[in-house]
Amino acid sequence: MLEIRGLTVSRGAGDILRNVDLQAHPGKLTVLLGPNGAGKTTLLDAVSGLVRHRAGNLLVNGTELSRVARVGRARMGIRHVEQGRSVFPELTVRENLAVAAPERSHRQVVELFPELAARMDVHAGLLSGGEQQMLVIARALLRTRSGRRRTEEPGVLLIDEMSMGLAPVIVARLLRTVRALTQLGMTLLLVEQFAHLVLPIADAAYVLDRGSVTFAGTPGQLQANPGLLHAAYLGGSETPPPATGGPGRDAR
Ligand SMILES: Nc1ncnc2c1ncn2[C@@H]1O[C@H](COP(=O)(O)OP(=O)(O)OP(=O)(O)O)[C@@H](O)[C@H]1O
Repeated sequence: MLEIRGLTVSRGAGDILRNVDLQAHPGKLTVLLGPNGAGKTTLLDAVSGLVRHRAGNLLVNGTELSRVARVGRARMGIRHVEQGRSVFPELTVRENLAVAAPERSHRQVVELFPELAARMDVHAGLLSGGEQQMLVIARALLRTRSGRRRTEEPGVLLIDEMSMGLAPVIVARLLRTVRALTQLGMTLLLVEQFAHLVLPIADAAYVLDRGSVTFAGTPGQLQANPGLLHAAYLGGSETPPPATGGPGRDAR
């Protein structure tokens, strides 16, 4: 379980996150929504150790992370799919997976993304955007299950805007696998702008606005409240969110 208590992160002059509380449970999909600049990426970065927090507690299965360096957090099973799809374009899919985990079989992740099975010897740079995102998630999963981990628990997977630049139909495909990962007992914390696709399959939802949590509850509660849902996209005004598609995404 991931537990965040009173998290405050400062960068430059001001607080990017202020007194944020959030819980993400094993076997559950927790979604974090919020307008641009709300601090969603910063929150994931704080959990994986990319940025330091100024105050508050970050706990995974009761272990305080403050004194654990990034590599130690990864060994505890905390994996972070960062924004933007970074694959090695000149390497094949197989080689990209091998770089992530040379000693491990790729069978399990390829079962999760059968599309990759037929593309194992294709250069990653030639994959579609959706396939590249599958590869990025697959690599993170391989590392999550690394034999060098300190525990055998399924781990925490943080995914930041995996839908960036993808068509809704591809996002829905990726979300099916993300949902399936909860059945393996993983703790999933997902930053996502396609609220209409992710809320129906999520177990818990948070909205972050200007560094503070403005909603914590069930996806149903959020969906039933157009004002709150709108704030999850734009932060504060009265126009409803788009009924279909994400905000300003290009299909690919
Ligand atoms: N390295 C940095 N130094 C100073 N300020 C930063 C830094 N990185 C991000 N910020 C600021 O922190 C705030 C939160 O940024 P963050 O990327 O966490 O938001 P976000 O909710 O993920 O937004 P987006 O949806 O646009 O990715 C923004 O105002 C951003 O300008």
